Amino acid sequence: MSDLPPYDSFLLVSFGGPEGQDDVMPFLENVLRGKNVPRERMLEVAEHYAHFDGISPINQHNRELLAAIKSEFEANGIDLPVYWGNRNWTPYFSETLRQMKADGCKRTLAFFTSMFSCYSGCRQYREDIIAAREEVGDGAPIVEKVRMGFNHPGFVAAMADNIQTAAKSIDVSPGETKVLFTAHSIPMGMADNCDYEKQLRESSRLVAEACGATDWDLVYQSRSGPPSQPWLEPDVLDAIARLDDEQKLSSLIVLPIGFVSDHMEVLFDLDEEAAALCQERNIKMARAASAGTHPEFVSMIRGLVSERLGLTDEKPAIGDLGPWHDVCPQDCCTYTPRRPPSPVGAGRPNR
Ligand SMILES: C=CC1=C(C)c2cc3[nH]c(cc4nc(cc5[nH]c(cc1n2)c(C)c5CCC(=O)O)C(CCC(=O)O)=C4C)c(C)c3C=C
Ligand SMILES: [Fe+2]
Ligand SMILES: [Fe+2]
Repeated sequence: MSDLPPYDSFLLVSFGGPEGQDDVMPFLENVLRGKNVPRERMLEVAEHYAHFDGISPINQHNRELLAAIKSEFEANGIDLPVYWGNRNWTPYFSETLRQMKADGCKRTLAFFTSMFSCYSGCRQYREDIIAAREEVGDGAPIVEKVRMGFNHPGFVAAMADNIQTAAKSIDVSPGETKVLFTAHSIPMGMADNCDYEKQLRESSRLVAEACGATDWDLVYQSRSGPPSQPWLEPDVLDAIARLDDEQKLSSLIVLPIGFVSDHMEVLFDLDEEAAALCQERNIKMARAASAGTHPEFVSMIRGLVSERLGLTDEKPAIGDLGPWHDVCPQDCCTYTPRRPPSPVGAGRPNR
């Protein structure tokens, strides 16, 4: 018998985004604190946000997702109040945990809006939550994350459905067009210590299989490191140009499988930059929607919560990797930045 209190609440754990021009720089400073990202890149991203009056849609998406989860819980007899907290913008985790404590919550199940494991999407959130619990002090609720859903049949079905819809919009079938799955690029020092690439490749393969796409690749977007630091490649724009040079693309579907909502990185990197490149090269492009509030995705979240509540013995997962762990191992998703090579002759020789 465990001494822990029963689960009494649900927490949506996310990234946060600016809600106006004045929020943009403080938001980016939050995002980039402790990260090796050149100031020019920060200013470049600030400019992307300016295209949309400094308003990232991510907060509104999370409000909508939270409302959909609440309805899904109610429709399925799950009686848990739902909360939402962010890493980089209000409501910050500490604000939400303080509210939860005031409401009497003792132990909560958390869904992170990251479908793939890496430092940013797993360990960093867990560290943020530990820090927020310390800030709130005694009586702050215990937070436990549900397992990663990258190979859950609900996520795969939602993604496959969104590819079908995109394909229809350009009058092709998924089997007769190139499909690119995109995810946030990460530094190799981060990729080395997690299963990000492995999960992304498996999820993309499963989605492709489910919608009948046969010609697909996994590519990356939104790289933010200095040129000296290796990040996951290829970049989506380089991949489009190369594929078109090599095999003359007539059509293309791009699915941001690595993101759960169509936030700024999707709107700018894909709907502006990739779309402009495709137009220049006469490629008929459709951008498939991310998971958003797709009913299969929302039902997956309810399923992951039900498992932890002990309402079912089943842990649905398709493909080769099986259900991901419920509790992260000690060394899960650590990040050791790779040092750039030092200039020849600089410093003391190693002895
Ligand atoms: C070292 C790695 C990363 C840097 C630097 C980085 C900069 C950066 N990111 C955003 C905006 C977003 N990033 C999001 C997700 C995300 N970011 C990274 C890594 C770095 N980002 C990863 C691995 C991920 C995926 C996992 C995750 O946390 O979701 C998102 C989406 C968040 C969501 O909940 O959907 C946004 C938005 C900016 C503006 C930025 C600065 C240059
Ligand atoms: Fe990011
Ligand atoms: Fe992890």
